[in-house]
Amino acid sequence: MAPLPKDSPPPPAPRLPSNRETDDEPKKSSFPASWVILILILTIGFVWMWQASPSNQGKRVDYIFVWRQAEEGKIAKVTYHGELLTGTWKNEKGTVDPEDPDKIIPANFNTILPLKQDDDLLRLLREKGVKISAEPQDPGLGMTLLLWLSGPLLILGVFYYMMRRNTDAMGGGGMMGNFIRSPAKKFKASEQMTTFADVAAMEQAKGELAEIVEFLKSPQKFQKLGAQIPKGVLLMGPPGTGKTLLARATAGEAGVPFYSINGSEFIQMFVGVGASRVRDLFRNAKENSPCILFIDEIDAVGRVRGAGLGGGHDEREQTLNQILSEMDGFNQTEAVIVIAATNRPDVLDPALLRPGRFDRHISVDRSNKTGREAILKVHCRKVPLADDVDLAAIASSTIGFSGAELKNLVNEAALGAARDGRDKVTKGDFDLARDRVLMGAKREEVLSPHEREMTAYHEAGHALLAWFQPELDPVHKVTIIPRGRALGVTQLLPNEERYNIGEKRIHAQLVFMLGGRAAEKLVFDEYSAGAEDDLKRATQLTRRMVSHWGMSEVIGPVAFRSGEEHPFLGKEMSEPREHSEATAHLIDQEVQRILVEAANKARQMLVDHREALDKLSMELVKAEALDYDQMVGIIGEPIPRTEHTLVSNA
Ligand SMILES: Nc1ncnc2c1ncn2[C@@H]1O[C@H](COP(=O)(O)OP(=O)(O)OP(=O)(O)O)[C@@H](O)[C@H]1O
Ligand SMILES: [Zn+2]
Repeated sequence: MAPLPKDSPPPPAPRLPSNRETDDEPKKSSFPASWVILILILTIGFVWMWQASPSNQGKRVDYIFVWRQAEEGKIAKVTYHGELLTGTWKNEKGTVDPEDPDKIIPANFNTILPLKQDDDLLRLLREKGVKISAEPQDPGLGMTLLLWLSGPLLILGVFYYMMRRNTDAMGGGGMMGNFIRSPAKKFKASEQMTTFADVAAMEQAKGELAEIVEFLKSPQKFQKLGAQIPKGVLLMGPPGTGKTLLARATAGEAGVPFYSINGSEFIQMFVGVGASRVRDLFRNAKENSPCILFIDEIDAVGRVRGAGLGGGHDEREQTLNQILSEMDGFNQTEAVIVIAATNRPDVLDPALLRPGRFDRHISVDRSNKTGREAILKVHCRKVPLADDVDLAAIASSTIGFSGAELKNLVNEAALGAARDGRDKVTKGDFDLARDRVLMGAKREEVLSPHEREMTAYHEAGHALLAWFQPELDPVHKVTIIPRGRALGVTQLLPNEERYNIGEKRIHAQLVFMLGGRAAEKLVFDEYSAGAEDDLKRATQLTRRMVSHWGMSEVIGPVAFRSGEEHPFLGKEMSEPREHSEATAHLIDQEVQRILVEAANKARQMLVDHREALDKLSMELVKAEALDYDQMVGIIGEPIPRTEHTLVSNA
């Protein structure tokens, strides 16, 4: 077992066992002197404010009475405060109350103005030569209170912050218990509907989790034999591949509660809250064992400690240390399995992956064709499909789609059918949905004729360079209908799964990517800003060729670490570059050289096929979208493909 990290906080002190997610019984708390002072300040402030308020100046009298007194010339001066009027009688001793002649209304009065007669009264007062002034409206009770509260609340906030700094190690709690209580959402076993049947494909992952299901079903059986059951399981894989689903299904299969929290929820405004949330979360889980505790996006807290940036990360590290020590602290009787998910296993602190922590690793990847078909089937269970829908064919045309994207596809298709008022989802719905998922929603935008032509040439440039480079996948569709962020899209159709990319194909890919702007320059003698995305992606690809894949003779077979975006601080690099300035310069030069070469080749190929380019662009302006067959009709058969590779749109 790994030693405790040296700066991990002391173990939590025993606390009242009331901190459950389900029964929120109020906690006992001492009433510190600071609270008394605070309440005192508030009360005094409020009373003062209340007295200072214009509605408390003088006696409240009837509006009609004020009117009559004005007519009789008994008013000395008035002040308007919005709908409230305050004033003084001429007679300093006050004026006689008409309803009760024995009473005197003292010198100051106030009244509420009925909106309509307001102007009449003003005129009357002017006629009688009453001194009139106006003051800002009485902010009203609510506003007054708020103003008054904001100051003390601020003080309280600072106060609390400092308090947390000092007392965190003692277990937090107190009046602020709710605040630091972990926000883990609990799903009770009975409400738990997800099971492995809801998880399509991923047989291997399910198999590995089956053991955990067995353990959670009857922990005693395993504990009796002293068998080592993993405490932590790490699910690794790209977004949307069903990690959360899998974790939830594991709980469902075992029939145990499922607690889930997102790693980023640990990182809070206040110092120490993260660590104390972790404590709460684990205690809660232990009290309800057997159960599953799921931490999504654990990389938010679980990054390598001390990675760059110096001091600012104490909070995150403290949280991480707390997770580590909690996991070490499980004892034999506590059947809590912690499942964590990440799509960046490479950045995790090695301490998390040590034996006794997240030592079981399950990788969850995008599915192959069979898997995608199975996922589609799961999501089509409740969707009425027309006879022409062939899920196997849809699966073949959705290479690289994650489970979440497939779910989205089915949903978009169903929405499409519903919009048209049909009661069955057709193949056409799926085709449209696929375009939508791949290329974004159509935008209702009107391009000027020139913009249309330029976009058409841009896309035709892309399409032709795919057409005439056999290394690339066949063209599926080219459109100049604005979608998502793009004005047009050229979509290639990979018809074979890809696991690796060869160098030649990448060069062809670069030529294809740069084809759009090459066509613009060739035809209009200028570049448009629409090629930004193409350039960005081409540059990224080239940079990886040079600095990660060893595809540059000049740089040689070296993979460099090249800093990456920091999840919290945006653009800042979390890891320093590993190579010298000179090497960086060399890499830049190589990237540039490769891109320039690709751009030149793109231009040359378009010059060679200028006739086809013009034809295709003209047709595209007319039709807005062309598919493979239509393109064959316009420019003839493409060069036969060699091997098929990249999934790409440009
Ligand atoms: N294998 C699958 N079978 C059925 N549905 C799936 C599968 N994979 C993903 N899905 C669907 O995709 C949705 C999103 O998946 P989930 O949230 O589990 O992904 P994730 O890997 O946790 O993503 P993230 O990394 O973004 O949190 C799920 O609600 C589920 O409906
Ligand atoms: Zn482009």
